[in-house]
Amino acid sequence: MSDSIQRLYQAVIAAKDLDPATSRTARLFQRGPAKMAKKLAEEAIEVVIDAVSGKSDAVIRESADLFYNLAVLWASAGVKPEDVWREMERRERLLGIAEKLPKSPVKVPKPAPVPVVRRRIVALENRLRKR
Ligand SMILES: N=c1c2ncn([C@@H]3O[C@H](COP(=O)(O)OP(=O)(O)OP(=O)(O)O)[C@@H](O)[C@H]3O)c2ncn1[C@@H]1O[C@H](COP(=O)(O)O)[C@@H](O)[C@H]1O
Repeated sequence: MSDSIQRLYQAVIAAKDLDPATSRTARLFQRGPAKMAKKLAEEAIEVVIDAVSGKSDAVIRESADLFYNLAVLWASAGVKPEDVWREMERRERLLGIAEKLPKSPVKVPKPAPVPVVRRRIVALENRLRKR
């Protein structure tokens, strides 16, 4: 998958300076990051709606649009795909380490409650000691 996204990203970089009249990518660069972000958000919502509706084919198509609009926004923000892969690999290593840690914090057994009688004896002993 990363090869496909890498090729898509390179195509976006190659298209960003083309004629906006004929290139969607160039048009998005002309309109700027806010428009790119709006398109990306729209595509994300379209993926969500189609997934909830169980329309797998539509999810596939909209996901391709989502990746395209994400690649455009990356290019605009100066982010390269390898920057994202590096972060994902860092998290994978971290998660790998985390998987070796106990799932829940070590449970320290609560001390048994001091029986009421014992507390009364201690109180009496303290009172006698003060006389
Ligand atoms: N991979 C894509 C790609 N995926 C999706 N899209 C565009 O994104 C649109 C999907 O978003 P929308 O559904 O919102 O589009 P829309 O319904 O036309 O609505 P509007 O955004 O126009 O309002 C598609 O109709 C495509 O026009 C893409 N446009 C271009 N590419 C690639 O980008 C490179 C540069 O192409 P140009 O931008 O055409 O120069 C080429 O390699 C292309 O293959």
